[in-house]
Amino acid sequence: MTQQPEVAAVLGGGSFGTAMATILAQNGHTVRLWVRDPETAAAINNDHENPRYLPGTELPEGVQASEDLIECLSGASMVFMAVPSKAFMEVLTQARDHVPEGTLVISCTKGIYADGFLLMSQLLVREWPHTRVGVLSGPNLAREIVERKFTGTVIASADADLCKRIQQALSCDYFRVYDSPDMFGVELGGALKNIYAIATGMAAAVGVGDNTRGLLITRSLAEMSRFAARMGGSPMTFLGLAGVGDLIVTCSSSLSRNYQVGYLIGQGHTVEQAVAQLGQTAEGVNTIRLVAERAREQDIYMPLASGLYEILFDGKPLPQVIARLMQGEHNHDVEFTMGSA
Ligand SMILES: NC(=O)C1=CN([C@@H]2O[C@H](COP(=O)(O)OP(=O)(O)OC[C@H]3O[C@@H](n4cnc5c(N)ncnc54)[C@H](O)[C@@H]3O)[C@@H](O)[C@H]2O)C=CC1
Ligand SMILES: O=C(CO)COP(=O)(O)O
Repeated sequence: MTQQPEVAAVLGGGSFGTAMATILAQNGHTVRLWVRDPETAAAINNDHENPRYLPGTELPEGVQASEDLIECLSGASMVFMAVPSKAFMEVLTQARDHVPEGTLVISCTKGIYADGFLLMSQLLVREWPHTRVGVLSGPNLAREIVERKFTGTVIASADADLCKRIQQALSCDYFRVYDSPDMFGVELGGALKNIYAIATGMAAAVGVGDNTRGLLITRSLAEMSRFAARMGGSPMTFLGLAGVGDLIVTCSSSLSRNYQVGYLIGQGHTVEQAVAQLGQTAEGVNTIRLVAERAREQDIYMPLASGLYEILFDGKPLPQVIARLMQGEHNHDVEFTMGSA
């Protein structure tokens, strides 16, 4: 797609921020990638590599990195937020005075902010009400994007012009961008699927069969949809790329960091050991805690999230939780067709 070149700031020089910066630069836009340390900035600018997060991948020369947040934001018409959810609020506070009115701000972060149980777009709307907010989510493993594997994503916002500009800015021969007006549903799907990627990683580590994987992924979708409906969202959005699409890829790929954390826990590591060994972001650990607590408070039936909470945070043995899940009360397959949701 051709269009006017944009000036884009990408905040967060981990794997996903680097992948977004790569597409934007390849598409001819001016890109400034904000990283935290000068060594990473130098490696990206001089060696065209992000050695910690995407080693071995050559980045386009157009990806210019800096540890200076204000310099990165200067003149930017669009800002992509790609820091982990635990850092999101801090970065919003740091950057607040340097993002002019009307800037497009797109959250790529798939997590939940604990204080108030807010999605990142809800934080953005609250903290930066002068900006135009959207969410990018879908089955988007960063490593595969930089390897130019065919990928689809969703830009979600009620602001149709924003969606169009982001489609134009990011689309290319290997990256296809669909739009959705349901920002809440798209973002919730991206956050929730991380829970179930931990579950399937764990299941893989203990050697379950393919039938079991099919069971687990499908019941994960049922549980996510039930939660979304109770949060006031539309479970229909979960039929799209940011729901089923991302659930399938994250629950089946050993490239997923959430899957990897689950795998390590399934092998007998504690959650702390698994996170330390990973050394990258696995949002699902925190999301399990927040979602299981919310489900308990609001009496939402979420046996998988609750079982994971017990394994990760209460030290319950995995076989005990699996046995309870298999012996639970008999239930409907697709509950939305039963009028019970
Ligand atoms: N990696 C992937 O394939 C995808 C990741 N995402 C989402 O993108 C978000 C970021 O994930 P990744 O890039 O994968 O993480 P990562 O672990 O690869 O990198 C995290 C980056 O954030 C930076 N960071 C951490 N704390 C910070 C702070 N307080 N201030 C400034 N920068 C800080 C780190 O220095 C690092 O550059 C997550 O919410 C993740 O769910 C979304 C789609 C795909
Ligand atoms: O969100 C992702 C793919 O769409 C990346 O998943 P992980 O954070 O588990 O690596």
